[in-house]
Amino acid sequence: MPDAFRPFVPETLEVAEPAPVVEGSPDAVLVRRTMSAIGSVSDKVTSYFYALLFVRHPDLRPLFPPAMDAQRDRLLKALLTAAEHIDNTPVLVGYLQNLGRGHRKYGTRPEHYPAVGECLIEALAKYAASVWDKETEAAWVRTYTTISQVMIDAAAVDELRAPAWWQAEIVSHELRTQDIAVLTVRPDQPYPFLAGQYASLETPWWPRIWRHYSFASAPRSDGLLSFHVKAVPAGWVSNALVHRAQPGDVIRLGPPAGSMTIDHTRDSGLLCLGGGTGIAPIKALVEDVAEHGARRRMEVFYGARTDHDLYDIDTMLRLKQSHSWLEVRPVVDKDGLLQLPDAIRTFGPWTEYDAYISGPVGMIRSGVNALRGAGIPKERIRHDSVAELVAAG
Ligand SMILES: NC(=O)C1=CN([C@@H]2O[C@H](COP(=O)(O)OP(=O)(O)OC[C@H]3O[C@@H](n4cnc5c(N)ncnc54)[C@H](O)[C@@H]3O)[C@@H](O)[C@H]2O)C=CC1
Repeated sequence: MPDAFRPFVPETLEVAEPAPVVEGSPDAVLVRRTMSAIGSVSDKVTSYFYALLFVRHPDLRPLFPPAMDAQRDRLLKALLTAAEHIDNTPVLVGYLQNLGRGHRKYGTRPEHYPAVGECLIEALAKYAASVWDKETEAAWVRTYTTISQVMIDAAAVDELRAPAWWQAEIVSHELRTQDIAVLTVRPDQPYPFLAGQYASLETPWWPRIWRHYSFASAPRSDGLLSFHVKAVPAGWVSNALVHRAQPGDVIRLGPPAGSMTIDHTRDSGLLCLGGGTGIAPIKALVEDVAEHGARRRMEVFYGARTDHDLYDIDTMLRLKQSHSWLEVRPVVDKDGLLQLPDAIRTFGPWTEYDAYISGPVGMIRSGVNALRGAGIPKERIRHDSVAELVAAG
């Protein structure tokens, strides 16, 4: 469909904005009633679920990180979010297929799913006792069976065409500021992806802890991949990548994911907002447009707290010099009075543009508001899932 933006299927369902479904199938109603009942004790459900799982199935313990506190409830949260959206089939199927493919890198096998389902349902029965009955249990069994089957099938299809993970050797490590590094890695086998996507990444120093990083370049003929990493407080993986990693170290990569990609069948202008290291996928998108040879108007707003934090401005200005269709506007915060999304209001009109936003979660949220205020409809604004970014810390 050349003239329409392909429907945006988020990689992760937005927990903050559940589908506005009040009614639904009988199973969905029972599932949602359970979810409301556990609302205030969800931490207890999580602890009990993992305790059951690891006591009954100790062989599953090595699939999870040694320290479970940081992301212990990611699996459970994903399952519960999926269950809550069980009636929203098109979005749910895309989400679950991605989840199933993404779980291959943890070593998840089809036979693990019943074990997880049994502990999930037992934990729910305990903490939603006030609303739990035979029908509710049957609804959860059906819902979980549907969810797990989509994940298992997607993993099986993926197994035929791609490895569960890739090893990648760091070939260059460049410290751009005290806490931002640009890393280039060489995967051990071809790594197909699209500009604007991201990968999950595991370092040798924090086994089984995976974090998402956007590719900072479009696919290259030499097969190398690059990432921009900022060391954030208490960020184990990011600190290791910035302050410890060196050329020669080997990391692991999960499969590419994300739908912040360009539809090259369209010819509308592209408005891009990149905040901090969020400029990385925007740079990849610029390279992607350059390679496709189409002279689409592209306007990049690159935001940072200070001049010094515009760590990739030289690259962006070089790209601007080489491409007449590209405009790059650095936006430095003015004592908190002007932030990146505000800057687009001075320019425009933007109604005919497709928009891309990448950066801190607060910036994505206010960026979406600013873009919608500038007349760009929601379905033409792309960004990675806020829920996923929050989970990634
Ligand atoms: N695909 C994506 O969406 C990507 C997201 N990121 C995320 O981007 C973030 C980058 O962090 P830093 O470099 O420390 O960014 P930062 O905190 O230095 O902020 C960068 C820019 O965003 C603006 N900003 C920050 N919070 C805002 C808010 N609440 N409302 C409006 N504008 C706001 C700032 O004014 C600044 O211009 C990380 O959290 C990283 O996870 C990084 C790469 C890709």
